[in-house]
Amino acid sequence: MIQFGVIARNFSSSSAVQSAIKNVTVIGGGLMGSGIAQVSAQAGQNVILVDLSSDVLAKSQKSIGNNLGRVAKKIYKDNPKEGEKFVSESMARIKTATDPVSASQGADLVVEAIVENMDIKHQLFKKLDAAAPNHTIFASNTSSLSINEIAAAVKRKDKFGGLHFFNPVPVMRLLEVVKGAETSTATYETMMAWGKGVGKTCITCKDTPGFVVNRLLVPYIAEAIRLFERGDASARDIDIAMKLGAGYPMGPLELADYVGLDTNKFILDGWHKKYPQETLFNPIPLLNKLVSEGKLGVKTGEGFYKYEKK
Ligand SMILES: CC(=O)CC(=O)SCCNC(=O)CCNC(=O)[C@H](O)C(C)(C)COP(=O)(O)OP(=O)(O)OC[C@H]1O[C@@H](n2cnc3c(N)ncnc32)[C@H](O)[C@@H]1OP(=O)(O)O
Ligand SMILES: NC(=O)C1=CN([C@@H]2O[C@H](COP(=O)(O)OP(=O)(O)OC[C@H]3O[C@@H](n4cnc5c(N)ncnc54)[C@H](O)[C@@H]3O)[C@@H](O)[C@H]2O)C=CC1
Repeated sequence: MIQFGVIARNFSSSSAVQSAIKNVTVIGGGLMGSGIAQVSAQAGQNVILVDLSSDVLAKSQKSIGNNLGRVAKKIYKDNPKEGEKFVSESMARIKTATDPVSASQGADLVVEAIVENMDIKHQLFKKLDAAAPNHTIFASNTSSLSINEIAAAVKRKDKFGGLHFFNPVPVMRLLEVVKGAETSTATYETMMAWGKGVGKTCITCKDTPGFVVNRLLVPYIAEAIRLFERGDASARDIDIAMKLGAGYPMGPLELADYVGLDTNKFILDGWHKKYPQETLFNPIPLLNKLVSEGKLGVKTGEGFYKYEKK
């Protein structure tokens, strides 16, 4: 059962550390960035959502509005007027922008959720480091890259850490707070308090590949793809098995399609390059074939399964 009580309780939360962050800039308005902007605004934060593309921003605003509506239906089910107010007030807290630098000038916290590419993340953080106020904390939502390596682009290494959310952000209750080698205790504590303030249960992890969840989930998905590739069971049966036999909400192949097969491939390839001795990270011919055919899962209408195009 999905729990929205945490969100509701946190509207009134205002610990001393929580109040250190009022203005959040979220960079990347895709799947994850729009969810991060939503949960921040729901919790009363002023948000600027940034993307290079204004089309993406328009799409994000639309999906945030819809998803806020789903949340409102639950927490204000007996009071639709309050629900409407909640949606419109949360939406009003989200501004959009296409220039990350100017959008970060008033930020207490910047959460980066752009493409999973080290060079592009470095270019972004270098620019932000020069422009953002000294007190601004930087965080990356990376799925698989090293927080220490991303932080190499900035001078404020003590104010840099990982805030790893899960898809779909408004629903998944976990936030992994990653302490890099040079993340200060004050930054770490502020990130933990902020995560709690936006309704998440926070766990702490060192800067290791995939942190906790992806280090376990990505090899599990990879093994499921290999099982299917060998013809040991059908996709449907593998998914039914893990849902009914292990109690997972989605089977591994459904989940691979949901996360995106390109993202799964990108993570495996990056880790394989870095840790060639770890056979769990070996490339998977079937995954590579589907990605090369543009079958990336839900977002393109086909992966292991076919979907209605959005
Ligand atoms: C790659 C990485 O770095 C890390 C990752 O993110 S790994 C991926 C992690 N995510 C997962 O493992 C997801 C596993 N799947 C699930 O938990 C569930 O299948 C799911 C929550 C995605 C969907 O649940 P479902 O029961 O199949 O579908 P659905 O009925 O549409 O949604 C369940 C509830 O969530 C709500 N919901 C779904 N998506 C939502 C969204 N984006 N915003 C707000 N509410 C949403 C729905 O309104 C629904 O509420 P009710 O139960 O009250 O009706
Ligand atoms: N997809 C998933 O399930 C999860 C992804 N992540 C991580 O979150 C990050 C984002 O992933 P998604 O939201 O899935 O990607 P996405 O492709 O949906 O969104 C990324 C957005 O960033 C924008 N962008 C690219 N470069 C930019 C720049 N320099 N400045 C501003 N915007 C820029 C793109 O236009 C795009 O809209 C990645 O690091 C990914 O590894 C983390 C958890 C789960």
